[in-house]
Amino acid sequence: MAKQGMLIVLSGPSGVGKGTVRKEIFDSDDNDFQYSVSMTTRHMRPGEVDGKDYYFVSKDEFEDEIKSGGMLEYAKYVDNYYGTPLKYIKQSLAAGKDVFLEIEVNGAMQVREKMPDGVFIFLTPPDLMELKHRIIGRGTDDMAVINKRMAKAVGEIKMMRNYDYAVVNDEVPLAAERIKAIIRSERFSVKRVMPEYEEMLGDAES
Ligand SMILES: Nc1ncnc2c1ncn2[C@@H]1O[C@H](COP(=O)(O)OP(=O)(O)OP(=O)(O)O)[C@@H](O)[C@H]1O
Ligand SMILES: Nc1nc2c(ncn2[C@@H]2O[C@H](COP(=O)(O)O)[C@@H](O)[C@H]2O)c(=O)[nH]1
Repeated sequence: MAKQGMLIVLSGPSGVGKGTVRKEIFDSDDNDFQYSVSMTTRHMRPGEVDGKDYYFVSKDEFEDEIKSGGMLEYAKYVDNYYGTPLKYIKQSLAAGKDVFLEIEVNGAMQVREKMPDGVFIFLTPPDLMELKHRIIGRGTDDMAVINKRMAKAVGEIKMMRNYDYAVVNDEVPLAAERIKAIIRSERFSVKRVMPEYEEMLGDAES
């Protein structure tokens, strides 16, 4: 039986730098993860590409996917749906590939219920002022949306306790290295290595 891939879930409040740190990880030479492209009903931002940054769909299309059981998880976040298509995850893990999800906290907790063997990493800002500076500095959202995102941030950061690891995104290269170190060590955790040995030793038991 092929070895299952590992599911890596990165969460954190909006604007903390998940996308930036993920890009740093994926741009590095030793990257061998598959990125799970999410589906969303939010409008496309300048520079975003359909099928690369997100699958941009209508509300009806998203709700049809939910009804047909096509989503691993989904959440409503600041007036829009966001979710992880299940098919790609299943195929990649079954092929032994490690899959990287970048999602908000409610969706991450749904994944944790369904796939407890995943690695759950929470990216934190150095402080709340810095978080606000980053969302404003990104220049993608108007003040009303920024305020809604900031209002959710405190509750989201409290959810950190439900994760396996917390990584501070003070500097992008450092945060990326910390996450890569976590993933490297997770590959050697007994709970991942043991099943191979159980399979191998199963027949040899006397
Ligand atoms: N360590 C850092 N120091 C300073 N600025 C940063 C850092 N990490 C990211 N940023 C900046 O913060 C802004 C938000 O980053 P990014 O879009 O990656 O956040 P995000 O967590 O993916 O947000 P969202 O969840 O809303 O998609 C960007 O302008 C990015 O360049
Ligand atoms: N539960 C899910 N959350 C997701 C998914 N894809 C992205 N997100 C999160 O939504 C917010 C807002 O994203 P933005 O692109 O509009 O800034 C952010 O926290 C993302 O991480 C998903 O598939 N499921």
